[in-house]
Amino acid sequence: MKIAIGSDHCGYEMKVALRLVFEDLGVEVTDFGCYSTEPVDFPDVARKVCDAVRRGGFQRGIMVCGTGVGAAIAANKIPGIRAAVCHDIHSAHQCVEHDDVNIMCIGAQIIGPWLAEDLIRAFVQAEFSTEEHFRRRVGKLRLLELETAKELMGEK
Ligand SMILES: O=C(CO)[C@H](O)[C@H](O)[C@H](O)COP(=O)(O)O
Repeated sequence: MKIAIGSDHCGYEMKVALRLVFEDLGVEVTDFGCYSTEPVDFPDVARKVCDAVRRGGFQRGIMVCGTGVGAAIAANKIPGIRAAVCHDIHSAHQCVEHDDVNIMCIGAQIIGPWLAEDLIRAFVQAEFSTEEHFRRRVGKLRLLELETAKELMGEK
């Protein structure tokens, strides 16, 4: 599995500390920034991480900002992206199993590195369920994107 990761300045140190988890999991990781604690704007990094996932080169992405909230808001603006803030283990795997979440967002100011490591293990190892009702609901999420875009473009 290939994972795209990113952070803003608030998440930079946690992101760097988490590199060993990815090695341990045997997943390939590409870091789309930022690369220091110099302040940046999380939507800029979220866009790079989400584009990498949306274009198909990466199966999932992980964003670390202060709370995870801004990164999740930014990510969910991008078609094809289903992002969630996860600060508990159950959500970290269920969001993939039920909702096919492809971007997990975590808050370095909210949780510690040990929980972050466990969240990443749960997220990376989870798989989208083959059960029909979960597939149907994710299909409806895609329709929400498409139909809203059409309405905004003046089509019906
Ligand atoms: O948590 C965040 C957004 O939800 C981000 O990490 C922001 O950077 C956070 O708002 C802190 O911003 P600041 O630039 O450190 O003041």
